[in-house]
Amino acid sequence: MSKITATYLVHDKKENLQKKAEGIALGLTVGSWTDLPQLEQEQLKKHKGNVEEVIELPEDPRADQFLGSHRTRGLLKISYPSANFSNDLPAILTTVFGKLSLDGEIKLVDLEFDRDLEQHFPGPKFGITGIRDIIGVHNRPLVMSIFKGVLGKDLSFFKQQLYEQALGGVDLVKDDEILFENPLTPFEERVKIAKEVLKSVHEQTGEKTLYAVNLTGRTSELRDKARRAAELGANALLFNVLSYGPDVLQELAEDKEIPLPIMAHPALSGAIGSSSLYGIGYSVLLGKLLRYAGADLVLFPSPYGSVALDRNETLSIAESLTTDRISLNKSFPVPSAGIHPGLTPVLFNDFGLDSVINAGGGIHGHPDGAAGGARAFRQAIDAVVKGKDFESFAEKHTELQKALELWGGVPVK
Ligand SMILES: CCCC(=O)/C(O)=C/OP(=O)(O)O
Ligand SMILES: [Mg+2]
Repeated sequence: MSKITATYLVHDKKENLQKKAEGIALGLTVGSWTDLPQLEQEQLKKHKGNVEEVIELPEDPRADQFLGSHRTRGLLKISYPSANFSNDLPAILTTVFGKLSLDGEIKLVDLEFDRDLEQHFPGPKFGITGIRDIIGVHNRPLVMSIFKGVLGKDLSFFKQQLYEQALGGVDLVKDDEILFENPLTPFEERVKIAKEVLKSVHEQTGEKTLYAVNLTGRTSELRDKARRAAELGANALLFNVLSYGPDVLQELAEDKEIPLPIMAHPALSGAIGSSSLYGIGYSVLLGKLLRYAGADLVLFPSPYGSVALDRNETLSIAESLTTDRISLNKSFPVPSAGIHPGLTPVLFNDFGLDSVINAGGGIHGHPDGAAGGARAFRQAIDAVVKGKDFESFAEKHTELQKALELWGGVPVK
């Protein structure tokens, strides 16, 4: 029988863990069980939630201090029959963590779809392989840059900044997530200019660049706007998925008239995933949910930047995006926020070849401008992929050397 299995992290009294798990399994499904007549039990068996496992974890003194009493930490693994919900993410999330999310210290830290359920989700249309095929780069991490300072500026500023980023050799350029429809740089105009600029750069450098235009506006407008962007020659979309919801992402990813890679931005995720006691774990929120919904690339704060996440959390996000245990295309992990070329060795060490190194300030803040910043990242990636000594390599590569002089380097421990 098809099912979904949720894992919850709870902080409760030791003697309550098993009882809590049974209360959830019944409370979120058939309500009560042992006092039901035999016939009714038979009828309801296919709807009953099951406690799969209860694991006691080492204590967390910080949680005890915060909660003002000693609590036992535990993982409760509970499965829910697919007969209880329709095969869509809103139904699944409401089933496994709807009312329960309001019930005290409980955090949803994993979701396991079985194969039957998994087939109802598109997953990434392109994924890592498809994006590499589009760009024509297969043997190194990709580099992405981010427009900065576009708000209040016109299309000539946009055009020049795009040209410099692409000319320097980034593989992708994304809008900043805070750039919405506006009279100075309208969505359709950005798409049209980008097509022209990136064609010109390709003619000069032979390299292909994707530009992820920010798909914004009311939910009811998104589908037509994305289709229009594709008609105008867009080659990627940026999407603030958590401001809309994963099901909206899935609608876009499944749409045959939107043949574009979709890049999911983590805006708003901190409001849902940052507590160790409540909410949804990042490996679900920025990992499995977005992969199932069809994100081709997923941005998340790296462990080293300006809004850093715990390193293990970021590794669990990347694992959810790329694990073979999920039979869908893999989503590109995109560690981000406060990234500069000197972080390339640790990012490569953490996230490997199939990752996208993403920077805004770390590109535009380079002494030689955006093109210099892009070149510095390409040189940094060249060094780590070839296993060269990073500092010595930089001595022979001007743009990387200047980046290290400005921002320093972070050695792999
Ligand atoms: C985690 C998302 C990163 C992002 O949106 C952004 O704009 C980063 O900019 P920088 O920190 O690289 O300047
Ligand atoms: Mg941003």
